[in-house]
Amino acid sequence: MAGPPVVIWEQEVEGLLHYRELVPRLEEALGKFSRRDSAEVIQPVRTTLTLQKHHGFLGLMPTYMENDGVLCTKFVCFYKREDGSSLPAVQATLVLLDPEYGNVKAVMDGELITGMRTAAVSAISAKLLMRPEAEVLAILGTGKQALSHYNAFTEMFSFKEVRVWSRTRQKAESFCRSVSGPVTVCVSVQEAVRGADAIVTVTRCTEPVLFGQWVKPGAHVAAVGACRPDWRELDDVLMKEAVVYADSREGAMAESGDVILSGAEVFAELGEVINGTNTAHREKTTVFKSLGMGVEDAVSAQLVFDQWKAKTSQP
Ligand SMILES: NC(=O)C1=CN([C@@H]2O[C@H](COP(=O)(O)OP(=O)(O)OC[C@H]3O[C@@H](n4cnc5c(N)ncnc54)[C@H](O)[C@@H]3O)[C@@H](O)[C@H]2O)C=CC1
Ligand SMILES: O=C([O-])C1=[NH+]CCC1
Repeated sequence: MAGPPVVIWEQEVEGLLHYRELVPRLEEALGKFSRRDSAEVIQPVRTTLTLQKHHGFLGLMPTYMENDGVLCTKFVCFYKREDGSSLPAVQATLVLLDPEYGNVKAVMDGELITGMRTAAVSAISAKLLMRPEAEVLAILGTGKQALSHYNAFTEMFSFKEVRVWSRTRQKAESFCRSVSGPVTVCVSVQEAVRGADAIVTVTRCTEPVLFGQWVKPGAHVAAVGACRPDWRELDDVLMKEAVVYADSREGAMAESGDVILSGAEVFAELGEVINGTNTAHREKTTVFKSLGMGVEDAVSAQLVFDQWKAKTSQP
């Protein structure tokens, strides 16, 4: 009989997960997902239960990668919490199983993994779609995803300026104190995105916060919030003028208010660009609509587990 699962919690995950190892694994996983070969990846669109009384949702995200021997599921609760709440907007747990026997090998805290894998995938979108001469990054929102996106983007690219906007100046200033590099606080979204080459939207808003008329032609937008069919972060003008990419077409058509309500077409998945089966339109304004996928969690959890095993087996 298999022994009990190992439990790997936030602080330990922090010491084991690094963007330099995570990014190549995610690029490979996105490519595999987009090949739609069920011998390689089985990952349905997230099943979501509504927690009406608590203004929240429980997402179930199972993934099986046969050739990699990876079986994983994530439980993620996400909330439309008002600003007064001190609880996180997203709470997640990952369960890694042995596909041969079905026993649970590891249970992991999913908050940091969700933060890092989401930011790493946005950074991959920028690597593929942002203009190489990009100088200015704007981040809208100052929560957990804002922090992981700041870390991933400043590690992977050399921006001359990083700007941040939040609804209150106090939050933006507290964000600046929490990061290890320079950031400019902006008092409006327009000020933050004016002339920006890359824009990351990581808010919990349900109505558009970023409008196409403010976005510099040729800019790249990584849109990470608004993960319900009736939630928006981007307006119709931006969605219709930009070339829209997604992590999963099916996910975007089922869950993205920005895609569904604007009627914009998803031009390609990131994995198709990675596989060379679709085009990266760097010269145009591009939007990467991120919903988050189980395959990203599965390879991240396997990486954490591999690193944990290597560390614990050292004499
Ligand atoms: N695409 C993906 O894979 C993932 C998406 N998410 C989504 O990303 C968003 C951010 O997540 P976290 O950073 O964990 O949340 P958080 O609660 O830590 O940060 C949310 C930020 O949005 C701001 N905000 C809230 N309501 C707003 C409004 N009406 N207008 C403008 N700003 C507003 C808050 O002040 C805060 O800065 C959420 O919508 C979450 O569901 C989270 C995880 C993965
Ligand atoms: O992929 C993910 O973990 C999530 N996407 C939206 C909220 C949480």
